[in-house]
Amino acid sequence: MTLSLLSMTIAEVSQRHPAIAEFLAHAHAHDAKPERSLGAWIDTLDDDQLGLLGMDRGQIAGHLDALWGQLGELQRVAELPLRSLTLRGGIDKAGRPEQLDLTLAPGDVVCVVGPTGSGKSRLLADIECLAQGDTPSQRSTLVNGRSLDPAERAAYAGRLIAQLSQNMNFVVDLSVGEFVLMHANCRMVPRPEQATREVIACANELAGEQFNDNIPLTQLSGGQTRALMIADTAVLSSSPVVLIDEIENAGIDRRRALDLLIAREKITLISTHDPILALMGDRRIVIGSGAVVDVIVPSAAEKTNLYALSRIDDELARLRQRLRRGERIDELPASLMPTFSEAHGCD
Ligand SMILES: Nc1ncnc2c1ncn2[C@@H]1O[C@H](COP(=O)(O)OP(=O)(O)OP(=O)(O)O)[C@@H](O)[C@H]1O
Repeated sequence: MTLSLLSMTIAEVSQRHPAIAEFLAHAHAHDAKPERSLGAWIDTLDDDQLGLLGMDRGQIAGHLDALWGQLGELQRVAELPLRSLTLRGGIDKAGRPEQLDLTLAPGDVVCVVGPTGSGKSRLLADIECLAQGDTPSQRSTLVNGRSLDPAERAAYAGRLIAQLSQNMNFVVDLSVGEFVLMHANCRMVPRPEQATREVIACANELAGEQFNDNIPLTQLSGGQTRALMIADTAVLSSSPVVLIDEIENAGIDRRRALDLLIAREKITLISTHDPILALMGDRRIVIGSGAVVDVIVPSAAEKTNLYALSRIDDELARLRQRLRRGERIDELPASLMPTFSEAHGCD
């Protein structure tokens, strides 16, 4: 066990490390003297207390040391300031070279579009594993302009990158609040209860249907689950890169979801077939036959069209609500009605 950890007080260690705090609470260490050093506390444990913990002094010290080491690793990764993520081309499905050299910075939102089976998920998977020319696409990634050695890659993959996949089903027997609090504790965020409230409030801003922290996770709808995961990623995760595989049809407020991630300075990549979402990105990567074939910056006309499409989308959302309430849709809003010439195929 490191000397510095042994000499820290029980109160100090507990404040800095939720998992150690939980262990010490279980061992009733605070009942003794919170201002006592960890080393002194371990020395004073009698046989009964050691029996209750099921460990000898050396094992307790080793256990606390291992927990403390995890904090160090989380902090090291959190402290790595991600200034850029670069994607370098590999090959397409036919083995032809891919012309790609794209650098992304914090706050960038990039949409990934392309036909079914073209390789959108492959691109996200390459980023998720911080590929170094060793995946089917042979792409490589650079972090802050340089490639990673195997040890760095192992340490950073999964920490730099958070992925929200298409399929998310909960099987745990926990309420929403308990689940998010558990995650907050795992992430060692300073005020886990407050962070939990923030995640649930954010998720409710994104979700079409509201939910509270008492509801069992398994009762969340697909849209509510997506909203919760996006809010959780934005608020709790220190990962600076977020990969999202399809959020359309999930009944969540896509603009707010993106704004939440942008506000946290995340690099966000979203694979999508949804025209509204596709136009919301700063850039749009087009994939064909396994390779990036274009990187498009939305034009001013596209931004205007995005506004028009969003209004149509709002109308459709209202119609959806009316249908849910059991209403009939005998009349459409004027904005959705074809003009006379459109309806009759006139120029
Ligand atoms: N450059 C490549 N070289 C070899 N195989 C590739 C390449 N790109 C993609 N693939 C493979 O092609 C298959 C389809 O790719 P992927 O699942 O990424 O498509 P997609 O665009 O996400 O499809 P969907 O829209 O249906 O989700 C996968 O097996 C993937 O590994």
